[in-house]
Amino acid sequence: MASFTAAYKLSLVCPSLASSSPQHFLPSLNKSILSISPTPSFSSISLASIGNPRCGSLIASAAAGPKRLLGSLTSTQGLKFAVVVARFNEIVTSLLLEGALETFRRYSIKEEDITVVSVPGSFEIPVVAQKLGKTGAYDAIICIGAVIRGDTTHYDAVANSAASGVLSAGLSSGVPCIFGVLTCDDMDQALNRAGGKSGNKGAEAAITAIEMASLCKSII
Ligand SMILES: Nc1c(NC[C@H](O)[C@H](O)[C@H](O)CO)[nH]c(=O)[nH]c1=O
Ligand SMILES: CC(=O)[C@@H](O)COP(=O)(O)O
Repeated sequence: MASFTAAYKLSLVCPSLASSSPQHFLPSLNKSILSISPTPSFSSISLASIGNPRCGSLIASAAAGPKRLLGSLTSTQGLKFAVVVARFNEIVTSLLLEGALETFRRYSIKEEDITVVSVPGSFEIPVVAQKLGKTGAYDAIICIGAVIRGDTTHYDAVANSAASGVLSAGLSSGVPCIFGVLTCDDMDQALNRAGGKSGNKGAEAAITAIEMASLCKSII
């Protein structure tokens, strides 16, 4: 309800902004976004609108409480992304990659602003993600892999290393590194999450990457 009220106020004062960013200003009304990505529960004026001279007065009147920051999913122009994708279990990771690229297309990210880097397995993702992050050329990096349990404890080593490594790549580079590595008990679970009945985690990772890229670009 709070989000609806704020969105309504925004639509009154700055209709163009309200209608151009429905997933931010009317989050509870946009089922497609809600279904694939956790949407922040607070209603907020996005960073894009804070920087928008057309809506300067609105910010003062609509933002009664603390200033809230939220990355934009619509002001994507100029954002640059890298995708590091593991070839191990490629039947799965290629579907995750396709989900991510398709999502970038839907959110108007240009092909020339996307770099895809292939690595042997999920264990190799973090070092490459960190290197890419440190170049300063990317606003976010998506890490895609599929770790599927075998007979030994190898699974735990690879899965845990990938998770902590991706986290550490983001922290050390200062560039959001998004964890799009599946950790599954079997191939069925993995395929269900790579475009099957549980969605496509690559697509979700792309949406997270866009939001984080937008948010972090604006925090200086
Ligand atoms: N078993 C899986 C691996 N294993 C390979 C490692 O990631 C790594 O390439 C190797 O240990 C050499 O350093 N990788 C996955 O992505 N998924 C697996 O299920
Ligand atoms: C998750 C893995 O690395 C997997 O391929 C290893 O299988 P296993 O534990 O049977 O050697």
